Amino acid sequence: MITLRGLTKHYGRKRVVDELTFDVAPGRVTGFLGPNGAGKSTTMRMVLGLDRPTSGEALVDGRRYAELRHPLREVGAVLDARSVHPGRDARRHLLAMARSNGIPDARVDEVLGTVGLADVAGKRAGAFSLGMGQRLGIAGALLGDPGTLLFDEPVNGLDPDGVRWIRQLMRSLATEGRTVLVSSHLMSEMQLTADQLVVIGRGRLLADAPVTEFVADDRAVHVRLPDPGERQTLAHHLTGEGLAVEERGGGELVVTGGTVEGVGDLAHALGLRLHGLTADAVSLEQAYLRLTANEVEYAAPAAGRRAGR
Ligand SMILES: Nc1ncnc2c1ncn2[C@@H]1O[C@H](COP(=O)(O)OP(=O)(O)OP(=O)(O)O)[C@@H](O)[C@H]1O
Repeated sequence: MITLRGLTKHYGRKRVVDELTFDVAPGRVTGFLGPNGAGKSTTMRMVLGLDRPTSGEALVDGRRYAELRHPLREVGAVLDARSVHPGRDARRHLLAMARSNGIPDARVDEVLGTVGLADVAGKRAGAFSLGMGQRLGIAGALLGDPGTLLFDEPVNGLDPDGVRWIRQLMRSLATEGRTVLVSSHLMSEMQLTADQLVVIGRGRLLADAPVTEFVADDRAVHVRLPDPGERQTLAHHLTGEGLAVEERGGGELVVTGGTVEGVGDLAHALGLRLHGLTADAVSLEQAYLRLTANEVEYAAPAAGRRAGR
């Protein structure tokens, strides 16, 4: 379990992480999403004790990273797959990590097998492809059999096989009951991997919800009523319930903030005649773009987004 409470980081006068409070629960994959520069890596670095919070705290199983007795056995992370010494072979790299953390040597061959590098364990890491380097980074993260794992943009630059392998690995780590936090700036990727989504923009929390709810909340409902008077009645009641209603041509109302079931039940209760009731197929990508539209640090001018806030 990862717990963030009011986590804040300033670099000079810039507030890069801003009062983040959320939990990352075990047994599921939590996607950590945000545009480039949103503060995802900085947040992960603070969880791992690599950066010191300006205020607030980041805890793993209730303790700060610095207080963990055997950090590698409690938290594993892949922040930058290229951080391996290029002259060392994969096995020696992992053996050095294991020995300095009181992990038995035998575990090295186990994790090399898990990540599919057993056959190239004697090769210099510097000669590894990006995908092999990523696997080696993951082997290091798994070495101490930790209950909590953090991956920063793990599929960047990988081929489709590598991407699929990483997805399956994350899912199986979560199924084993571990806490898995994975960052990405791509919703399309998280859609296929994550159960829960935490979205940040400019260091602030924008959403923390199960993937399913994330879409449901953002879907517009289209309802068509042939009778103008009945249309007004329904619009009046929906607005009264706090939903946004927009009138379109063809006798259609577009309702946001509600569900097909809710709008249908209300119309039924009011005895109104409907000619159509559908929900928009808003993709998670659209929901995400809408949520972060004002939070992009380096937006293209053509996108028409606000430059500052
Ligand atoms: N050591 C540092 N000194 C000053 N500014 C920094 C430092 N590290 C990060 N930043 C700034 O903090 C902001 C957040 O960076 P961070 O790398 O955490 O974002 P991110 O969400 O991980 O982005 P990306 O998806 O591009 O990796 C950026 O504006 C970045 O330039």
